[in-house]
Amino acid sequence: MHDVDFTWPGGAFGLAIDQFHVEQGEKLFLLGASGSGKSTLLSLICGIVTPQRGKVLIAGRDLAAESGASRDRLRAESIGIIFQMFNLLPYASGLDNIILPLRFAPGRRRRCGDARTEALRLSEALGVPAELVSGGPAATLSVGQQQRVAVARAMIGRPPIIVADEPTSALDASAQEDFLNLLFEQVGSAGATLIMVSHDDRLAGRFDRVVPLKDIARVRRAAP
Ligand SMILES: Nc1ncnc2c1ncn2[C@@H]1O[C@H](COP(=O)(O)OP(=O)(O)OP(=O)(O)O)[C@@H](O)[C@H]1O
Repeated sequence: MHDVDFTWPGGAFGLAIDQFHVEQGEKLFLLGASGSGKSTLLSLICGIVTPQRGKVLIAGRDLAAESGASRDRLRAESIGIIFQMFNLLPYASGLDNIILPLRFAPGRRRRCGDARTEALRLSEALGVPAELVSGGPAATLSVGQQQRVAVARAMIGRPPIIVADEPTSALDASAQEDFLNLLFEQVGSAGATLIMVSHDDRLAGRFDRVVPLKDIARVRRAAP
């Protein structure tokens, strides 16, 4: 990110980032209190929103300079996103949720060979058995299982970047540890870059770099 300035419509909250760089393969932990702008920063990194000023480069391509459709394709190919609330399709099976990103990312689809076999391999590796993931609707899975399905969906077809927004907030401490072990195993074996945001600095230990959001971004809030 270079000289980025972004304000949400309405002008109540904005972020300014002079320089921010993540190395390929790096595991980065972004730390910030609730409401400090972590999800906003991730939306900028993923091209879900574009800044009013400055550049956001993913592997050398400026997201803001692309058309909306090509930004969507670039995101689908390059970034697996684990959302704070998982954002699974509740009526689709876990398996169909895992396969879904491949529909928008032909490169990821090619890399994974048979999509269903790869989805089952990933979900087994993440501790969700085949009969559960291919059974009923995703909404009937436990929260921990939904979280693992969300990781498998982000990882399928080995996108080079994984972005995770508070992915452990719904878990207790020991389940958080298990979840991070699985996430790191998968990210490590795919050689992916991991950018995870959280307010919880207890999770930061295993990351290559820990960056408090306030060190890279200036926050602007409109006066009430
Ligand atoms: N879609 C939106 N439209 C307008 N303003 C928004 C939008 N999303 C977030 N904001 C504003 O951005 C501010 C920062 O929110 P953000 O979700 O980025 O923080 P956060 O650090 O991720 O918070 P949390 O840890 O609680 O999820 C909020 O106070 C809100 O005012």
